[in-house]
Amino acid sequence: MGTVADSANKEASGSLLANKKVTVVFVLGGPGSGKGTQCANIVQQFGYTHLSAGDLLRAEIKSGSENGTMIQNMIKEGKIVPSEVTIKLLHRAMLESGNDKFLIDGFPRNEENRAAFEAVTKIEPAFVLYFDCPEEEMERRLLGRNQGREDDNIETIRKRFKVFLDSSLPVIEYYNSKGKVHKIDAAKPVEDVFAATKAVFA
Ligand SMILES: Nc1ncnc2c1ncn2[C@@H]1O[C@H](COP(=O)(O)OP(=O)(O)O)[C@@H](O)[C@H]1O
Ligand SMILES: Nc1ccn([C@@H]2O[C@H](COP(=O)(O)OP(=O)(O)O)[C@@H](O)[C@H]2O)c(=O)n1
Ligand SMILES: [Mg+2]
Repeated sequence: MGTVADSANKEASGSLLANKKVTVVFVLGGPGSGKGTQCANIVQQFGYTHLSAGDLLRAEIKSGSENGTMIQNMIKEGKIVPSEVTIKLLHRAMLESGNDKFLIDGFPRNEENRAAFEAVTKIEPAFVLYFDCPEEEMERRLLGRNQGREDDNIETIRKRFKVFLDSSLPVIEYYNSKGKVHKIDAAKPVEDVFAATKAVFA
């Protein structure tokens, strides 16, 4: 880690993506707002590759990586894993996909995520989808999600809501100030949310 060769490799792979004219859409919204659900729908109709930062982090825990315990502890506490780790996973998944259109779900979740992704990949998102949903509805959905997730308990959910308000909303505001945010009412039924989402891509 940190050798000249490593940083040269990083540069090379970073420009590989940059040179490819990659399209990135960030899919943001609070925990339980329906990011994953809608991404699955978009992928089917618009040929994007869906990359969920949370799914990649959970896969990294399962793989027995040296960062696994740290990631697991942070997810349990609803905290945001250092960008270095998450960006490495995203970057690798982008290169491995062979695609040039990505829905990046649940990332960037804070200012550090945002700035580091831009610095490493040199990629600016084409636009940002923001699934806006009241907390009480998100809480209901998370408690009923039934995916066996260690962070879908009321104590961690409250922490995740606070992290969303304190750290993630400012990122959405940043992109909003650049005119890049499409805000979608995510409190409606899945089909209605998808109709509104589709309209953004069409
Ligand atoms: N529009 C919706 N109305 C009701 N339930 C929804 C809706 N969208 C998603 N869900 C459900 O809510 C839970 C959280 O959705 P998910 O897509 O995993 O959200 P996120 O990735 O934003 O946390 C899942 O159980 C999903 O089936
Ligand atoms: N960019 C990210 C995304 C997720 N995560 C971690 O992964 C957890 C679950 O993220 P997720 O996107 O799968 O959760 P949902 O919003 O889909 O419910 C977060 O609460 C963070 O602990 C992170 O650290 N950094
Ligand atoms: Mg999700």
